[in-house]
Amino acid sequence: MKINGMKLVQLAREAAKNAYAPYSCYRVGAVILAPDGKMFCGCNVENVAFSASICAERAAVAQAVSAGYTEFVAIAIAGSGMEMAYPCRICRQVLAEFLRKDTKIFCANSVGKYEVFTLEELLPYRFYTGLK
Ligand SMILES: O=c1ccn([C@H]2C[C@H](O)[C@@H](CO)O2)c(=O)[nH]1
Ligand SMILES: [Zn+2]
Repeated sequence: MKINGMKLVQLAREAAKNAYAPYSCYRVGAVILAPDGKMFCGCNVENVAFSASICAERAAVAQAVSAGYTEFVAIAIAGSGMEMAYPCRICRQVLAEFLRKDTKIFCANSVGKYEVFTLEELLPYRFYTGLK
């Protein structure tokens, strides 16, 4: 399947508009792509108890799994700053549960610039993985 990184990043930037981020003021959007082309989006949802906050990536995964999807070929993450949005350690572990070895991870900034990684590059010493 041909993966359009620019389009995924654009959709992640759109998803970031719905972020609830009054504490960090850092808005993040994520879009995850299933093998059949279906996409699910998420945004960060913060809480005054900061550790109860949910990242955009995990929100997108929860949307997808809730709809019956557990395998993905790409994910795009876009943050509201000029630096790329790299998934936090908890999100890397959650992604390890569902991503394939060759799943592309697009880390983007607010103007659509992005870098592409695999999960093995972001989580080299994973302690548990569902990687196929
Ligand atoms: O890849 C990332 C990085 C950060 N955040 C969120 C978590 C928190 O709400 C805010 C600041 O870290 O950004 C994400 O959603 N995804
Ligand atoms: Zn995270």
